[in-house]
Parts: sequence; C-alpha cells; structure tokens
Amino acid sequence: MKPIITCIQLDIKFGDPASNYLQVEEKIASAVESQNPTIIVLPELWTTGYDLTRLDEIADDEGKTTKQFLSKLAKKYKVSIVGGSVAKKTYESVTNTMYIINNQGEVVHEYSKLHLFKLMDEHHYLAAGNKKGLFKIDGVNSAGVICYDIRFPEWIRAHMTQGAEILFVVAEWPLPRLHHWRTLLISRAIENQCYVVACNRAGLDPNNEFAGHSMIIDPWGTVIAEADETAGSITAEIDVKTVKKVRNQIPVFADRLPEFYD
Ligand SMILES: NC(=O)CCC(=O)C(=O)O
Repeated sequence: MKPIITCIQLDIKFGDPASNYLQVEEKIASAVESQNPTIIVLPELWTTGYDLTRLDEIADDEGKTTKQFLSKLAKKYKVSIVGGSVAKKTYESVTNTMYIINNQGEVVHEYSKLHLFKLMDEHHYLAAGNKKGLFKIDGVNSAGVICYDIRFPEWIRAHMTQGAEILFVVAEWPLPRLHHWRTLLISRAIENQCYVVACNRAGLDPNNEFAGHSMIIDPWGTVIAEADETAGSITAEIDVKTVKKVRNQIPVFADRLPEFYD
C-alpha cells in the first residue's frame, strides 16, 4: 500500500496546551474523514509554541500526556503519526522532542532536536538531544528531524546512509526566511534522493510571523504538495519505489568518496 501523508499546518495557540490538544484532535478527525491518510504529521512545539519562559509550567512531564493523547488517536483512526515535537520535561532539563506513533498506537521512536536555534533563544531554555531520528513507519525506513536541523546536511546524510527513504521535518519556521525553508528542503530531497515531508506552522506568536508552506517533495526534487501561509493541511500519496529508481539513475550514494570529506 502506498503511504498517503497529511501534514497539518496548525496555527498554534501560544502557551496554551489545552487549546492545542483540542484543536489537534479536531484537525486529525477531519483529516481522517476527508483525506484518508495513512500517516499524519504535526509541526514543531505544537503544544506550547515558543513560550519558552513558561516551560517549567507548561512543558509535558516526560511527554506522558502527549504520548497518551497521540496513541489514543492513532489507535482510534488506525493512522500512524509523526507527532511534530513537544517540550518534554524531565528531572534534568527540557528537550524539543518528536514522538513517532504507529497505527497500533505504539510509540516506536523519540527524537530530540540536536541543533538548538539561538536566534529563537532555544539554547537558554532547552537541552539538545544526542541520538539520531531513525525509525520505520508503515514499513518504510525513515528519518525525522526538527526545523533548524535542516541547515546541517551532514546530519541528514548520516541518517540517509543508514537507509532512510523519507525525511520528515517538523518546524516553526518564520516567514522572513521562507526562501531558505523552500530551498533547503528541496536541496535535501535532491541530494539525498529521498522524499521530504515537511510540516511547518502558520500564524503569529508575540515575536514571529510563521511561513507555513508545508511541503511534500519527491526524490527528484519536485514539489508534489505545498501549502500557502495560512493554517490548513496538505496531502499526497507517495510511491517509495521512486527512491530506488532515482538512486539507480544517478548513483550518488555509490559514488560518494567519504575518505576525502573531512
Ligand atoms: N525553530 C527553528 O529551529 C527555526 C529555524 C529557523 O528559522 C532557521 O532559519 O534556521
């Protein structure tokens, strides 16, 4: 079965997890009803937005609430979820953490953002992760990274050389750098000959206007679905066999010469 992927481009309510859980529940229900997706993707920090000064109060304790919430919806609708990311509080720190839930409602992986974005003060409030975002979703080897991570092609490549065929990107990417967002995502798809599924947020917070433009890009670099700047969703069916076809046509992975790269 070919994956049908929906990105939900939310307008996140700043610092208001209760409202955001509610709107995500409604938007997942309506995406399932109208688009029949097999995989749903949410944006970065969708429970709290960038309300970093209040994380002590509003971050999710060990991610428990989010994991239960997404598992329940995944099971109810038999859909896999790339659960954007949330602020996860532990005894030691708060991380910007993505949960991957399969269509049985099981949490199959969690990835914490490796590269913290200083321009949005992340380094003052969040701790970086230390593990790759590699997982299988609906049988497809995939990678998941968070926003600023896409500026580090070597980090993405480290996932791709381990066999990932879809790169999921979840983000809160501001409008003034929309050109970078589109160019970096298309470049990551072309250089890695993979699908890129990128879910950004829409709307405003007290410091930023966000770019929207969630995108689904094929391994040739063609944009097959793209949102505008407003809240909404995009959906596309993808054919994972295209990854092998493109990798056979131009054998970039076989032609790498890593011994010259450092
Ligand atoms: N939330 C983020 O990591 C934003 C990254 C960003 O805006 C960039 O230009 O990079």
